[in-house]
Amino acid sequence: MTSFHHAPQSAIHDQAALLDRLQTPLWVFDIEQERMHYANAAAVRLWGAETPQALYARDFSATMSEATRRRLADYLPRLARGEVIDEHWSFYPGGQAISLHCRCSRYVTEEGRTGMLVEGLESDISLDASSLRALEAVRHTPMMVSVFDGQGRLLVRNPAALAARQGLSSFAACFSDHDVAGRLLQQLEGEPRTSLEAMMRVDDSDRWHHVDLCRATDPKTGLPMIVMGEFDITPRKALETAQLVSNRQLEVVIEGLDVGLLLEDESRRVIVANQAFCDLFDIDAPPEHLVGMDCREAAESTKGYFTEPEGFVARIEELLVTRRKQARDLLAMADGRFLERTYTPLFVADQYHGHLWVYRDITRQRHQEADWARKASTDPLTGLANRRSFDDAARRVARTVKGGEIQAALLMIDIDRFKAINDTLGHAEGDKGLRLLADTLRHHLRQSDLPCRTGGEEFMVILPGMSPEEARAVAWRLLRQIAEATIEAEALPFHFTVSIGVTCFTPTDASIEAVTQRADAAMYQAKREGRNRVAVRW
Ligand SMILES: Nc1nc2c(ncn2[C@@H]2O[C@H](COP(=O)(O)OP(=O)(O)OP(=O)(O)O)[C@@H](O)[C@H]2O)c(=O)[nH]1
Repeated sequence: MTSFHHAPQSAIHDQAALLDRLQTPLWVFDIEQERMHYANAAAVRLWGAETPQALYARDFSATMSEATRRRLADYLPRLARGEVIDEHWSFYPGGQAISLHCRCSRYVTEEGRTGMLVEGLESDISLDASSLRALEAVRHTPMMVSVFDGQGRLLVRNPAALAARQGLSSFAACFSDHDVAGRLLQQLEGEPRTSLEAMMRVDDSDRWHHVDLCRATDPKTGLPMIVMGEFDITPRKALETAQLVSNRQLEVVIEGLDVGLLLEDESRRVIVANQAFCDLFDIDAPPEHLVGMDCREAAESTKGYFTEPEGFVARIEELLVTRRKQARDLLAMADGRFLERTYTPLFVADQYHGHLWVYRDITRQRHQEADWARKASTDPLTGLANRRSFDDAARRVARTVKGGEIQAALLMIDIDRFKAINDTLGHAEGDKGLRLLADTLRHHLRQSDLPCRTGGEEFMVILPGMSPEEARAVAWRLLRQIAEATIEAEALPFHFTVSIGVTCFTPTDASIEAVTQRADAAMYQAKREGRNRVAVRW
């Protein structure tokens, strides 16, 4: 909707007839209202209006660019100080380009608002239309454009440069580091142009700018001048710095890890390796020397480190073909170490970008686990298998006997009157007896037999592949060896005897309890029959 506007009335309008006779365009622009306050006939023609009233009614605020608005806002305080501002403005009345040297001075309207009285003087530089447009473009571009003479003194700058550098008028003053400016001035004596990224002074602060500099010739004086174009790259620089920081943080993390890392790209070239990786594979070079290396060749040359070299290479190929989410493998090394290797493919926006190998030396962990497993299945006093191992082994043997594959026998051994030994010689001497019995079993049985300490002074022996008759003979032999052994006690050496129950696993046994109960019954029979003897049940 067009707003109704009254044609302004003031003293200057009283002189209209006289002012209309001037060939020089003259107008008053109300900066605060963004309205034309007065225009003589020459100015009305210049502004391309039919009548003064049409010009006064024109809504300048709708068409005014932000750059012009900023420029006018900058004029206000200067005009208020009484400054006379000389500027070149371009006009296009009837499509014809005209450049005018505009002399602007303060004019206070009857309403008390600050306006500017503009006298449009004939420009001493005659420019063609394209030069005028170039000037306009330079005026409106957000890029900061400044022109200096050969000594670095400011000749002219566009509004963007003007807005950013009030008061700073030399080439050196534009740079945060004046030495840089000095070097550039020298450089431009030998080179016609140069570009750089530099810290520049803007609005009393430092900003990163991309700066293009070129040497030119002043068309007025013929002397050398320097044209400088700048634009702000501070946000990009901040991003680059953040990127550098996060890269460094990542490097610190990678180096600090005690697991070996190897990052490969999709063509199997090393992108990143760390010191821990080099240490694991005795690589006598810093990890950065590995970058760019072909991992296919490296795998071939290091496969000898593993107990299954071909399996090592084949597994890598398999993982790289399937590119599964993540895969973990245990690698046995020829030198006895165990490595856990984790493979992680790297996908970004569904695109495969290589993969990461993480190698962890788990040798100590494996030995510890093996130690715990051994302790969990061993009797600490005698070192023989304990009840738990006996149960597992007995179940295995019972299954094979049930399947008709083998026969197997079982001995239950119990020390005779052990309570009396403990009571008279002490518990520690009793322990010696238990250990002696264990040693006797260990040394006089076959490798395939399993002697176990299943209770206080109760022992079991599983004899795989043995018939009841053979087992009875073994039992008598053991019984005699135990009876003949002497225990070196502190007070005086002593002997003890055992009672042994013999039975065999049968395919009809419902459980291992059935066979152990038979052995138990046989052993009690031996006790009842006078101890120090063997009894058989099946
Ligand atoms: N020194 C020692 N004694 C143990 C251990 N475990 C069990 N005993 C003892 O073994 C003895 C078993 O005694 P009993 O079950 O009465 O039988 P025994 O005296 O051997 O008599 P018979 O079996 O009838 O010949 C008890 O005195 C227990 O304290 C052990 O680890 N060390």
